[in-house]
Formats: sequence, C-alpha cells, structure tokens
Amino acid sequence: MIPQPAIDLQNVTVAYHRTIALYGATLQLSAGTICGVVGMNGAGKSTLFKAIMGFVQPVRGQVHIHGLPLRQVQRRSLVAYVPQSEDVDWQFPLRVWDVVMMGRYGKMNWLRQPRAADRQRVRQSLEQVELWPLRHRQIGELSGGQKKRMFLARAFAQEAAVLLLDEPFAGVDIKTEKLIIDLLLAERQAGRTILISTHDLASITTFCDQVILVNRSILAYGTTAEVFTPENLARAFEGSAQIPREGG
Ligand SMILES: Nc1ncnc2c1ncn2[C@@H]1O[C@H](COP(=O)(O)OP(=O)(O)OP(=O)(O)O)[C@@H](O)[C@H]1O
Repeated sequence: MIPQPAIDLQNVTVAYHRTIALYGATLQLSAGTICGVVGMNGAGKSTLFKAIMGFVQPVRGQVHIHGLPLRQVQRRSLVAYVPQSEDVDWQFPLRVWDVVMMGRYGKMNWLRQPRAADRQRVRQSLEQVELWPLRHRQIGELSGGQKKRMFLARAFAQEAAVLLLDEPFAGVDIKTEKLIIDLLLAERQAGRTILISTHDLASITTFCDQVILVNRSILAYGTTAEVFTPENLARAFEGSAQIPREGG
C-alpha cells in the first residue's frame, strides 16, 4: 500500500475579499520531512499555513493531512502552529506553564482538566526547550527568544503530526537557533512533518530536506538543489535573490 502524504494540497486557491493570495497550490509532502517555505513579503507563505490549518476556506481545491479532511484534522489537533509573534495580551495573568498546557486542550474533555499524562507531557516539552525553570513566569516577563521557545513547547505538547513554524529564527541568538534546529531534527526523526517559513535561504540548505518557493502560487518544491535554480529564484524574488551556498 502506498502511504498517504503527510500534507496533500490539490489546486488550492485562497482569496481575501476577492483578491487571490494563493493560486492553484498543489503540494505533496511525505511524513518525516523538514521543508522550508520561502518567498517575498506578501508572497502567500502565511496564507499557505492558514490553508493547511483550516483557518481560511479555499475558494477552490482541497487539503488533506495524512489522508484526512481538515474537519477531522482539526478535531484531532493534527496540525500545530508556532507563530512569529502572537497577537496575545502579554500582560494577561498567564504563566508559561498555562500556555504550554493549551497544547493539550485537544486531548482533554470539555472540562479541560489536565490529567497526569498532560502534566507529564507539558513538563517534558518545557524541558525540551529549556524553559522548565521559567514555568511559573508571567508570559509578559519573557524575552523574545523565550516567547518563541514557549510557543514551540506548546506545539510539542500538542503532539501534532504536522508542525508549522512562522519565522522561528527571526530575532533569536545563535545558541537558541541551534537548540531549535536540533529539536526539529529530533521531531523529524519521530516522523513529524515540519514546515518552516523563513527569509534565510542559506539556513534552509543546512537542515531542510525540501523547500517550497512561493510567489502568489507554489512556483516549485523539491530538494534545494532542484528548487534553488537561478530561474526559480528570479521568479520567486523578482530578480532580487542569489543562490545560497550549500551548507550556509
Ligand atoms: N486577512 C487578510 N485580508 C486581506 N488580505 C490579506 C489578509 N491576509 C493576507 N492578505 C494579503 O494576502 C497576500 C499574502 O499575504 P501573506 O500574509 O500570506 O504573505 P506572507 O508571504 O506570509 O508575507 P510576509 O513574509 O510579509 O509575512 C498579501 O498581499 C496580503 O496583503
């Protein structure tokens, strides 16, 4: 039997107020892949993520995750999202622990009472991102890099099959970037599929298996060697990008 692709988009078109942001996107990614998503500002990277999460209703086309339609994907919390910076009230009296526990909501009953297994997974996630000592901290008292790691821990706690990360390396130091990359490599090893939107083309060649070029549609996807050609980059960046050197 041929395994289902982890992410399967067929001819997906998304429009905002009748303006098309993503046209006819077709994509199939196998489980256990780390894939960079690159394109200029406004190219449609976030829209692609929203389509995979089911946050926007495509005017045409279909999205399946591990063979399941998005309604079932959402019910089973199969896709986790790590935002670049979330539109939250950072002054709200929430602790780091509370935010990471939100990753478990999809696995709880309607009373949302955490069980021992939930607390154990939250602890493990906080330890993975090295935030366990800060678990009682109010979320507004974290640095930018710590906030990113908190959202990463929430995604790990969710135990989703697909992780979507929006600019995870923007504004983080080298040590944190290395920590995040090592964690993502371990998640890939566990069979998860990871999409990372980034403007850093060079870093993609160091740890991504595949890359997707976006410019109002999916222009190309495949290995970096296949995709990072002068022609493709010219179409994606309208002449303003250079081919990154292998290995950064
Ligand atoms: N909610 C919205 N309503 C109307 N237009 C939107 C909305 N969200 C995005 N757009 C438009 O859709 C297009 C694609 O936006 P999108 O956010 O997907 O790009 P992006 O590649 O993620 O950009 P960036 O790199 O700047 O984050 C842009 O022209 C943007 O202005």
